[in-house]
Amino acid sequence: MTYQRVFGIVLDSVGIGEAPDALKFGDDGADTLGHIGKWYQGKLALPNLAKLGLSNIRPADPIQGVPTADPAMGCFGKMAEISAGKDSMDGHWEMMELPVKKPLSTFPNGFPDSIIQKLEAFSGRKVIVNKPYSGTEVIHDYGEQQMKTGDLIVYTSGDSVLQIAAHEDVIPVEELYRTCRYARTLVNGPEYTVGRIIARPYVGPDKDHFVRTANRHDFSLEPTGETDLDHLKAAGLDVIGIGKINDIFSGHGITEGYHNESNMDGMDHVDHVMKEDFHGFCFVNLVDFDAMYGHRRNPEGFGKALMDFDQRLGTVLENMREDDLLLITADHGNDPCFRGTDHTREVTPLLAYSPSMKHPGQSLGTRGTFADLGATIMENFGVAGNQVGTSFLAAIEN
Ligand SMILES: O=P(O)(O)O[C@H]1O[C@H](CO)[C@@H](O)[C@H]1O
Ligand SMILES: [Mn+2]
Ligand SMILES: [Mn+2]
Repeated sequence: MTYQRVFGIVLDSVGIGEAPDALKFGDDGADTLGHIGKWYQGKLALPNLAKLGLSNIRPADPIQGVPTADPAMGCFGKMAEISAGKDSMDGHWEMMELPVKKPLSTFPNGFPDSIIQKLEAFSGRKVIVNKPYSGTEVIHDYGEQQMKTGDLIVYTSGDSVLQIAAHEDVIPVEELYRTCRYARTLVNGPEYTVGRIIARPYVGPDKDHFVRTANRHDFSLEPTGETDLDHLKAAGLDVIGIGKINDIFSGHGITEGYHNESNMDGMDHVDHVMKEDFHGFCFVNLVDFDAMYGHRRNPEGFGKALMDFDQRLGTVLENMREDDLLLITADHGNDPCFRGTDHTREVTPLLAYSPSMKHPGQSLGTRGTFADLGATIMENFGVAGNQVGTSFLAAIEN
């Protein structure tokens, strides 16, 4: 038998230990879940993830506070990434069997004059900052200046991103989006290929009270080929995107999309979609872990967000139908106890559960690529995918 509905939930940036190639990224020793567990000193309560087998993924070094389950209710494993980068786009595209082989452009010294001059000419505004910065710090340090001058705050990170922060009262959101769409056209290759242009609107009276709004919008590079989502859609299946999935794939291969205001809003969408009689794949991204806690190096907030998710996971488990399959994973790490403010190259957790799974409690091992997730989904639906990954459907069959 096969599964009628597959739910894939990506806990954005929830890595589970350094990747085999972490050293190449300067990320050896990174361990998002492990370090949050340590920080909480046994008080990280994740009962639902625990019973699916979260700590069974690393029985010799379980996540503190998360007991190994005996037996686990789900199948469990971890996945290593083959893409050149460690950002959301690489991670999600690879899951859908389109790994990013060529590194995208990064700008540790800021964007070249040629790009900045065109942005200034198009927008009629001056560009300030133009270097790697934390997004919350950049509005703290330059937001008041922007309120006076109307300049564009352009910044980047270790990822292939061009981000533009703008106070909503000074530069209207629509104007910011227009400027971002123009910036997108400047970096689609071949000279510079940037993964994402990100609009970062914020509000507030002064630097101690600025907050970023849910009007964040990512303008991604169009997928450079077909992904498994395209194949599923072409085969007539439903492909539902929740959260920034739609942005990450520029809408390609998606039949129905929901924008999330927060993780909890995302889980509301999951609850809603679970009541629908669809046939296909529901792909969910929960970004708060990454944007609000990982990049902010806030282990307390990160742990709290994990516990909040775990509660909502309880409802999902209760509502699952016999022929539903749930897959939980992540797109990269973002260890809140690690140096810097960038993502960390980590292996990601892989949990699979269905009420009708024949042989729960098995290890799925360490998968050589995130693409094994897509390959499994494709085999389940009997649709030919990109054939980059190796399906583990046989191990989780119903
Ligand atoms: O510091 P903020 O603006 O949150 O940006 C972070 O978020 C970007 C996209 O996820 C990352 O590349 C990192 O720069
Ligand atoms: Mn991400
Ligand atoms: Mn991020």
